[in-house]
Parts: sequence; C-alpha cells; structure tokens
Amino acid sequence: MSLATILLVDDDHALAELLAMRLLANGYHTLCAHRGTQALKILRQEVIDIVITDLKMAHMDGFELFENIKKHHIGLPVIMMTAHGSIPDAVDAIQQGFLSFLSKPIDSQALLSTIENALEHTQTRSVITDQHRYFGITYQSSAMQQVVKHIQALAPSNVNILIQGESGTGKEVTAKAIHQASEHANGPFVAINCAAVPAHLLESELFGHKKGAFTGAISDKTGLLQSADGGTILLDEIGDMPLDLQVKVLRVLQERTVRPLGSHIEHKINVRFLSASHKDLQQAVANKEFREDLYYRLNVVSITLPALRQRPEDIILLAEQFVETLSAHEKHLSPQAMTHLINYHWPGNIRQLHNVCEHAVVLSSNKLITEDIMTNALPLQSEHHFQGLNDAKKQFEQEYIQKVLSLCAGNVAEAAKLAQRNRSDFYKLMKKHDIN
Ligand SMILES: Nc1ncnc2c1ncn2[C@@H]1O[C@H](COP(=O)(O)OP(=O)(O)OP(=O)(O)O)[C@@H](O)[C@H]1O
Repeated sequence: MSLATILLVDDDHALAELLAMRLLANGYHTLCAHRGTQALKILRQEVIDIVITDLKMAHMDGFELFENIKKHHIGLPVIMMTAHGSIPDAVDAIQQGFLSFLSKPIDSQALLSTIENALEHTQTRSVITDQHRYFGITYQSSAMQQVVKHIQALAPSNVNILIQGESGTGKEVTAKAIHQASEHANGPFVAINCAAVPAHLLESELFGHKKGAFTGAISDKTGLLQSADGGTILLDEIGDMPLDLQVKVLRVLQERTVRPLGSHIEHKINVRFLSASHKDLQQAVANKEFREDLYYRLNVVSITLPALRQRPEDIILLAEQFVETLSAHEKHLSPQAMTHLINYHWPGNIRQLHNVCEHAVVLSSNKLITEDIMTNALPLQSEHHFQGLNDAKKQFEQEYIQKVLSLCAGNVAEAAKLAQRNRSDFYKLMKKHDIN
C-alpha cells in the first residue's frame, strides 16, 4: 500500500518535528515547511495528499497559504492548526473551506482520526470520477453526458448508427461502447477503416472471396461482414468508400446476406451496422461523392461527438487517466502542467492528448510532471492556427446551442425560449450544427 504524504507547515520547528515523528510512527510520510512560501515550493515539486498548517506564521499566514493552495491545487484537503480555545479562528477556517481544524496542543488520537477523515474525503473524490466512465468512454462535460445518454438509449435497439466527429474524438471508442451495451455484446466487434485499405482490396476484405476469384486469390477467405456475424461491424471512414462498393454495401443492409467474390452462395448474416466519418457526409451526398440511399440507411440515427476544445472539462480527467495508466500509477500532473493542457486547442482531439501525455511521461524523471516538461511535450504555440471570424462564429453558435440544450435537459421548447428564438428556428439551428 502506498503511504499518504502529509505536508506540515509550522514556523515552530520543534512542534513540526514532534508531529512529523508521531505521524511517521503511524506509517505516514511527512514533509515539513516552516514558511508559506516554502510550503508552496514543496507543493510544486512533490505529490502531497494532505496539508496541515498553522494559522499564525510570519510573512504568510495559514489563510493566505490556503488561498494559494485553493487556486493551484484544487481539492487538496487542508487542515488548520489553531491555538487552544481560538474558536473564532476555527469557525473562520471552516467557513473558508478548510477541511477541518486541530486545536493546539495537538492530541495524537484527534490528529490521526482527522487525517483518516481527510484521506476518505480524497478517496470519495476519485469515486465520483469513476462514475464518469461508460465502457471505455471517460467523460464529465455536459456535452458528453448528453452523448452517453443518447448511446444508452440507442444501444439496446438494433438501429444503424452513424457516428460523426473530428478525427480523434473517440468514434471507435463510442462504437465499441454501443456494441458492449447491446444485445450483440457476446458476439464479435469488427472494425474496418475504409480509408486505410486500398480501394481494390476493400471489397474482398468486406465480402471475402473464393480461391481463384481474381489473380492473387490463392485460397478461400472469409470477409469481415461474415466474421462479424452475431456481433457488430464498424465501417470507419465510410465517406472514403468507393461509389461502386457503396451499392454492394447497400444491398447487404437491405438483404442481410453476403456473397463472397467468385461464389454463388449467399450467406445470411445477423450484424449490427455502425459507421463513422470525420467528413460531413451530408455534404458528400450533395457533392455526389456519397450515395444518398446508403446515407439514409446508415444514418437512421446519428451521434455527433464534440471536439475536445468544446469540452474543456474533460481534458484534465482524461489526461490524469492517461498519465496514470502510462506511468503505472507512478506519475502525476502538476497544476501548472494542467493549465497548459486546458489552454491548448487540441486539433487532434483525444488521440493527440494521449500522445502528449505519453511524451510528458517519458520526458519526466520525477513523480511530478512539471510545467516545463509539459511545455516541451506540447506542440509549439506557433503551430496554433488562428480561427477566422466565420469559423469562430460557427463554433460559438454550436457551443451556445449545446449549452442551452444542456441547461434545459434537452427540452427543445424550453431551450428555444431561453435562446429567444421560435421553435422551428431553433430546430433549424440544431440541424445546421448536426445536434440531436
Ligand atoms: N472518451 C474517451 N475516454 C477515454 N479514451 C478515449 C475517449 N475518446 C477517445 N479516447 C482515446 O483516444 C484515442 C482516439 O480514439 P478513437 O480511435 O476512438 O477516435 P476516432 O474518432 O475514431 O479517430 P479517427 O477519426 O482518427 O479514426 C484512442 O486511444 C482512444 O482510446
């Protein structure tokens, strides 16, 4: 079991050392600081679970230290030590958000039970975080809460779902979650990236072939559609599927049968169809690059994943999860490193966040991933693209509508009223931004 680390802050050196010895005897790792500034320096360099601070100290008192901690180490439990009988200070401390207080002289039993309570408090925080996981989807933003509600509602039915979103927003993760929450969960989950397979091989990958069906077909091969029987198939980057193959896939969707290349036998399949695209498929239909009939078949309902920059609340949650996993629970992000992550615009979305965290874990030789390490791991600021006014307006409108809908728990009539638009106008805006 890893020991909790406690930071003791008191300008009375003898008292701090006495307390440190008592805590060490009870299995806690303790660090001592004799000034507020020294405490803040330690907090920047070490992973601390609890701070216990004296109130009256020269230069920076306990309240001022606490104000700093609240700003840069959100949620860290801080316990105040007050002089015996100083009730007003203790009341003040609790009102300002200190977790609890200890009266001097410090009673050993009270000290230990206060620390145990504080540790429970920290664990409760991570339990809350655990509730924001749904089959591999980690989230906390209201935009993703809506998406997950949508997935939960749609997964049990057998409808075809089109998952849209920028590259790296989690379309495949979402498809897997739908599969796992569906009645096909015990069957296979098969994904094919239509953009990654050369066009001339895609048909045989999907449908399979008989030996000799074409030059190079040296043996029979089962296609992915048949391999997915009893489960789910994800046709990823469906927008890149050649038009002639689109006709054949449409037929599979209608007939629910597959005929391998060079074969006369039709095989019945029971497969849930999911598709994904980072392209605007409606636009592709308008440009005659994608068949309209197939579009409507695949898009019985659609799920649009918000870009990471539209859900900054998820950045830290995801980053902490990635750092924990990549460092086998060894490393943590400093608050300053987190600020850099929040301020970045994430054109590559969650995949890019994962790569940056991986880079930072490799670069850092300490337990704490500092601001400097993060600045090195992040792409240069000069790579930021500056959004044009039209894109910025579009993004604002989309975020605004999502926010209003989320405030009204998805009730469109109420959302329209709040946005001071009539209902049909509001529906048009939702359609324009592909919001369900
Ligand atoms: N909500 C999430 N929680 C945890 N990890 C996620 C989440 N969304 C995406 N990821 C991770 O981010 C990476 C990219 O996700 P995924 O491949 O699903 O994105 P995508 O939208 O399908 O990307 P592309 O369009 O490039 O195919 C993966 O490593 C995935 O595990």
